[in-house]
Amino acid sequence: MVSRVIPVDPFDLVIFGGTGDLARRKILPGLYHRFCAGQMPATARIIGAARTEQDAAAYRGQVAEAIAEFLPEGSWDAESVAQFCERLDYVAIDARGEGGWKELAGLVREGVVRAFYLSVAPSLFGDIAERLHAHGVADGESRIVVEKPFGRDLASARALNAVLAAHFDESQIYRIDHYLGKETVQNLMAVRFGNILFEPLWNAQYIDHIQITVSETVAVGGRGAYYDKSGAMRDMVQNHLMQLLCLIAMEPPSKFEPDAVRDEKLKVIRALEPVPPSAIVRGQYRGDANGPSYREDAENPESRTESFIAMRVQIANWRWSGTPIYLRTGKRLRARESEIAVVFKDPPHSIFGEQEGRRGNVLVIRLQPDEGMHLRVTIKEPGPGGMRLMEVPLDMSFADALGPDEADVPDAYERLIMDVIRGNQTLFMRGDEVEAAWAWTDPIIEGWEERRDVPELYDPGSSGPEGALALMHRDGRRWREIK
Ligand SMILES: NC(=O)C1=CN([C@@H]2O[C@H](COP(=O)(O)OP(=O)(O)OC[C@H]3O[C@@H](n4cnc5c(N)ncnc54)[C@H](OP(=O)(O)O)[C@@H]3O)[C@@H](O)[C@H]2O)C=CC1
Ligand SMILES: O=C1O[C@H](COP(=O)(O)O)[C@@H](O)[C@H](O)[C@H]1O
Repeated sequence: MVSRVIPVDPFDLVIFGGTGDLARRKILPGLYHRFCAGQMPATARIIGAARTEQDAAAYRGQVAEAIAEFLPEGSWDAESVAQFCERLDYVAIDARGEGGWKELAGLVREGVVRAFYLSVAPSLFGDIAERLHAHGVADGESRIVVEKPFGRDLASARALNAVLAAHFDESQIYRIDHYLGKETVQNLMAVRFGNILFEPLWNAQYIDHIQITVSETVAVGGRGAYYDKSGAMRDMVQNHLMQLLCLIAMEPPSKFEPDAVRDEKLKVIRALEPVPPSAIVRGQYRGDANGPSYREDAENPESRTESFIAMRVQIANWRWSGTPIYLRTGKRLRARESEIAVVFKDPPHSIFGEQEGRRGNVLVIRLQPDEGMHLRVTIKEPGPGGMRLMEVPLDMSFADALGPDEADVPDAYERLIMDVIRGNQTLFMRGDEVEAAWAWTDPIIEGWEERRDVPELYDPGSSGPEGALALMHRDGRRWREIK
């Protein structure tokens, strides 16, 4: 099967923070990938901007090095990297100063899509937004892309929204949540709303519960200073897991259009019930022979920040009343695995009696690794042994079903940047969505702070603290195994 690559319109993409970690690791290698795929028109240009004084040639050298460092060997070649780098320019700009803006204004062109990617600390958003307008670099058609974290609570998110809104219309603002760019996450919508099969069963009458797991093997080492002020709740749940929850639980939008989709997601967030402390388990990893403990990584011997969280969430609406959604995410766990498991109820009556081998239907949407879906169904065990039941998976791995080329899906960042150029905001968070997510998150975190809640320790390489298993056990359910 051959991928259809539709070139986007000519563009000038300015990356503020174009020398930083995110730009080097994700944004620029991703753009190179799109260039190789033929999606970038011949006249498209990328302009790096940061304080470091250097010329365009030095920047091109840096970007070529980043591509070689961060893309797997065999997925790039020197000739195409050199061709890609011809598209690059660089301007030295301090977001808080006045130098360099005139030069930037001279570089960006009329008549092409102008996009400004703010891959810098959020404290610089206001300075950059203001100067883009003051120096005539941006106009009413330009697009601005902002990164997470979008605030650390409702008040700071509101302040960031206000800073951006002072200079840009909401239709120009693209708030990135890279989970929305993952192929299987979008497939979730295709499966739910492109098939008649699942939607009639997609409610509390037929679904016992849903599990959303984002399990990581990495520690927080190297990012300890940031992470210790954030924790799993702010770093992962408020944004990525929340987005997954919205897509799995939302009502069918009337169209696959930005506001139609985002309106439905917003309704889910607003319907989330407050979560009592008894429905939350927080954990911190211990140290072992393979690495330091969380507190050592965070360089904070007294830290009460969670590197793991599990929680039971309820949505107060007709579709989901009585169906809990369990969220779980953490660092230094047994495996890197992200999946959504929709666990269906048993049939109302078993004509086979209580047979061994009969288990409920489960639809697993696997985000990473090995993107795909599988549905666990009950069948008759083959052979003459009478009517004995067994469980089998109906598997669809993208790699098997679509062939290796199709399964080599674009990285989330590549896809999202191309959507910015296309002017499609469907996979970006709207300001009110982000605020609603913080409004739900804030009281939970405030409760921990008031109670001086201390996370439970867990072994690295495990599936998290014992308390997380107990949370499920008390509800008569089990987590799916992290393998
Ligand atoms: N790294 C990652 O994986 C992720 C990062 N993010 C977010 O993306 C943003 C960037 O992160 P990251 O790349 O890791 O950060 P880095 O610290 O690696 O890079 C920061 C960049 O901003 C530039 N910069 C700093 N101050 C100024 C200034 N006053 N004016 C102009 N440019 C400036 C730096 O260059 P110079 O010093 O030359 O000015 C550098 O290019 C942050 O908000 C982060 O939270 C979000 C998700 C993942
Ligand atoms: O935003 C973040 O995401 C990563 C996990 O992303 P993935 O695409 O590798 O699943 C997480 O490690 C990081 O702490 C967080 O800031």
